[in-house]
Amino acid sequence: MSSTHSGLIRVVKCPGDYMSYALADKDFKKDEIISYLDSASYSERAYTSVQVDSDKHIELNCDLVYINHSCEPNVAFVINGQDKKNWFLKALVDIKKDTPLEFFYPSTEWSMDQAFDCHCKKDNCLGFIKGAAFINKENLKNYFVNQHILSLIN
Ligand SMILES: C[S@@+](CC[C@H](N)C(=O)[O-])C[C@H]1O[C@@H](n2cnc3c(N)ncnc32)[C@H](O)[C@@H]1O
Repeated sequence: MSSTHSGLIRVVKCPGDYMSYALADKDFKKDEIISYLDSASYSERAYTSVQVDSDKHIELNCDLVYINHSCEPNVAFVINGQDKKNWFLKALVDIKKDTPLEFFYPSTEWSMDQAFDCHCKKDNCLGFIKGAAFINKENLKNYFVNQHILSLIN
């Protein structure tokens, strides 16, 4: 597949299962919208999908799918309601070109299709990542989390 976000995001393809990742292809400022999720389409839950409501999932159908999880994320998928015009990826901090882009998967995912042992190596790494349903509520308070996940918690 040719690049879908040229000048914004670059994908680094690596050998081995699930080892590829996405980098910033330019500097981004905190709170900057990096991309709207224009190419998204509703789908089944999968390791590639993003949850947009208590029981709805989308495929991104673009290079944004290569954004890995981190327990100290620098970007977030923001899902405001069910109109995809209000779905976007934004920078949570200032990001320098060539920095890996990483979001906190439980910020969109309640119970993931494919859990994994996190390799983010951050001091606050939560270890096994399976979705927000499996994280202590107190831990979740430290993160940006979308409304559909907050509703499922309460
Ligand atoms: C949507 S894919 C992200 C792109 C993926 N790295 C690839 O090469 O296709 C999600 C999968 O990537 C892997 N992954 C993402 N973030 C990870 C992390 N912090 N630690 C370990 N594996 C991770 C997991 O296998 C996860 O199910």
